Amino acid sequence: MNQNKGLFISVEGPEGAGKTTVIKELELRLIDQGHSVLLTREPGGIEISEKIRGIILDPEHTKMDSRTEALLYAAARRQHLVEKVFPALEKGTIVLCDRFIDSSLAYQGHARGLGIDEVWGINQFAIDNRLPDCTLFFDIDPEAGMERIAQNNQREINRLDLEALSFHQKVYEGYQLLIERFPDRIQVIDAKQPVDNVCRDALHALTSLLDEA
Ligand SMILES: Nc1ncnc2c1ncn2[C@@H]1O[C@H](COP(=O)(O)OP(=O)(O)OP(=O)(O)O)[C@@H](O)[C@H]1O
Ligand SMILES: Cc1cn([C@H]2C[C@H](O)[C@@H](COP(=O)(O)O)O2)c(=O)[nH]c1=O
Repeated sequence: MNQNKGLFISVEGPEGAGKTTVIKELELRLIDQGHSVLLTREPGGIEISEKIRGIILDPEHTKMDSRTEALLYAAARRQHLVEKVFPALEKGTIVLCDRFIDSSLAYQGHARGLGIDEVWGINQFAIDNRLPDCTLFFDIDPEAGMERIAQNNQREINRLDLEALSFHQKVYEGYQLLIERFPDRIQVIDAKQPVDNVCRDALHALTSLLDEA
């Protein structure tokens, strides 16, 4: 367990892995079990960070430099942590966060080619060493994830969705490097299963941490 009182859980994975769908279900199930839960997302979760999200993901911002992109994600992260995540953890809440630092390491560090260590460096300034207690990686091949998104006509297409499949394959490769690097923190969940099974496996992966909480 980390320095704060609550439990900090991030959910990661390629586009269309089912993170947003499953994390909402996880929230309900944890509340049913009597836990106090905060569901939030990155980039976003609070006003300032949602505004930064709008800038980063605007499909018209095609000129955005990769380092600018990495810094904007880190800035949104910092504000979100300070305003929302840290206070909730201090109260003993379970924080479920849809994406966190591993997205920056996989997308900007590996797929954009900035370097995982370089992106880790700028994020250390943002997170003050506060990594999640557990990260669930929703494992799906990028082709299948992008296919799910293509089938979902309610989803707004953002600037990163418009990247070539080769970019999303690099993102997936980046996540594999992170799984090797952080084996104690990152747990892999088979995200190709039906939603109920993904939820079951996600809850199972959190059992020992929840027992401690
Ligand atoms: N286990 C599943 N099986 C089949 N379809 C799924 C499953 N989970 C989610 N979906 C569908 O796939 C689409 C993408 O799901 P969702 O938005 O939850 O993914 P995501 O990981 O949050 O994506 P992104 O990071 O790109 O926003 C949605 O249409 C959703 O209904
Ligand atoms: C936190 C974070 C996110 N991204 C990317 C990943 C997705 O393409 C978008 C967020 O959209 P979603 O529908 O909420 O998944 O942003 C990134 O590249 N780097 C990050 O740090």
